[in-house]
Amino acid sequence: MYTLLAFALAATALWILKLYAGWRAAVSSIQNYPGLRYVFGPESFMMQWRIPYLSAGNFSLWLKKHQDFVHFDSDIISSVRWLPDPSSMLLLADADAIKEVTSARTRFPKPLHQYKILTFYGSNIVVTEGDEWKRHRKISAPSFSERNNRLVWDETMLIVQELAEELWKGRREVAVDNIVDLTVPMALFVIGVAGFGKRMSWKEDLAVPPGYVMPFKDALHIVSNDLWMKIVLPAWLLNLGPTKRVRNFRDAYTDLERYMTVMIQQRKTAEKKQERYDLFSSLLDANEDEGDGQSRLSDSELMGNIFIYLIAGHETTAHTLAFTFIMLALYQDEQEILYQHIKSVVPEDRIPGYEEMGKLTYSMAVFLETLRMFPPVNAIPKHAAEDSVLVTQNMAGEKLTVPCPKGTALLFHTPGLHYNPRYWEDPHAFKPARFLGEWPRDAFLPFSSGARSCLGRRFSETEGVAILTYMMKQYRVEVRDEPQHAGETFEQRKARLLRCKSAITLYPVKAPLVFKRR
Ligand code: HEM
Repeated sequence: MYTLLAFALAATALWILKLYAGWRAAVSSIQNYPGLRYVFGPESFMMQWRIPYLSAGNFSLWLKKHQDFVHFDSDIISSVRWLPDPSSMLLLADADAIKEVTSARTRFPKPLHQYKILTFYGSNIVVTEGDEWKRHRKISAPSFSERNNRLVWDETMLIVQELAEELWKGRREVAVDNIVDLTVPMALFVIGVAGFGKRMSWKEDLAVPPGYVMPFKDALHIVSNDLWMKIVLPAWLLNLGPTKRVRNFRDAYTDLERYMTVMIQQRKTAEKKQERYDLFSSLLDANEDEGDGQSRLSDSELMGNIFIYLIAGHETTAHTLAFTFIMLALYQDEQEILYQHIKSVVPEDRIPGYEEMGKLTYSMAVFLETLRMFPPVNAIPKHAAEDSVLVTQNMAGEKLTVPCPKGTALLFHTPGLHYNPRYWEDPHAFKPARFLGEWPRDAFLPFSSGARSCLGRRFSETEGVAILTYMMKQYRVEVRDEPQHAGETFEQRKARLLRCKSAITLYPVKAPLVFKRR
């Protein structure tokens, strides 16, 4: 018994010694550059909150914004963790350093092991690097064309028009318990039609094709909502389906695969190709046009890519729109400026066309300012493939050099950059007008930057401007009055509406708003 105990103690001591040695090596690899020292680093999704010595807190990236950088007096700080293995990382809130990293893709590639969970129906552009990524990008990129942007605009307008004229018809006021309940279906319908080529409606869709369990709309909605199950639950448990929700997800996942397979087959065997500009159709066309059969994407890669557009583009846009409506409801003066601007561009009672998007500068400015203040993706990882040195500044503007040896993990700290007063005057204030003139483009990172930046940026900006323009022309948005919150100050109300959580992307927890017909 004693021997066993002694053995266990010795093994534990050895493990701690090994961890300690690893930790020392990690600290000295970055020459003890100032920063966070916790058992779990800020990249650990399982540890959301900052707990002294134990956890740097993944959510603290959002909560602290630029504060940690001020605390350690540098726009690049380090983080050294103990678990799951001792290693060092650099957190970047410096626009020039980030630009240097994003413009040297081979020196600072993506840490692919962190992305494997995003391979669902097949390999795709997000989870690949090097030549593999180039193959995916070459075939994917042409889908994000001007014709697709026009489709996004036209279809988005139809979606909001149907909402106003059919679902909300005749109502002077419409209250929503939580704004995401409105923006999530909006964005889903847009990606449904402009991404997958399937038009959806606010009305109930009861048509289930033979051989399927549910309509396409429901399959898309359930899969995008409950995708975490695919990551967290083992395959056997998913197949077993112990609860109704798990069974629904399992069926939705299988149905979506079947819908996509049939769409690919129909497109491949169609005698006459229809001119269509949704992402899926264009992806299939680009793939067929790829002369060299070897670089073509397989059917599963095609599905992997179209599905990743849904993952990358649905919640990000939906949550940004939710924050936009909240900010406009809180800041009525900004809403009035936006309304007057929209009226000056489109004075008549008509829906503006895509070619007018360029004139709707204030709608775009509101969308961009929301993305600055509430970047859906708080952390963008890279790693150093060779020894480097990064340059940054302290709060007084003095130059600092940061060692970045091969193997160091890097994290673009989006809130740190977006709230850095070096680039953004009065960064905590909601000031869309800052996006009207010259603005510091390198310090704006919601879509990442460089070769691996977001392919769907224009898609989501088009959707955002269209929705804001239509909705704000028709409605005034306000915070819903609730007796239990009577008497709260503006700051209390703002804090309540902007309470956020982060599950891959940042989202507001509960924001009840009301839309009042103008
Ligand atoms: C507000 C909306 C959006 C935000 C904030 C956003 C953000 C981002 C970010 C930060 C990345 C880089 C990810 C990384 O390096 O790990 C990215 C990549 C990507 N996004 Fe978006 N995105 C948005 C909308 C969309 C939409 C609507 C689509 C497609 C319909 C889309 C498709 C993609 C794709 C395909 C990539 C991978 C590009 C590559 O690796 O070459 N995104 N996005």
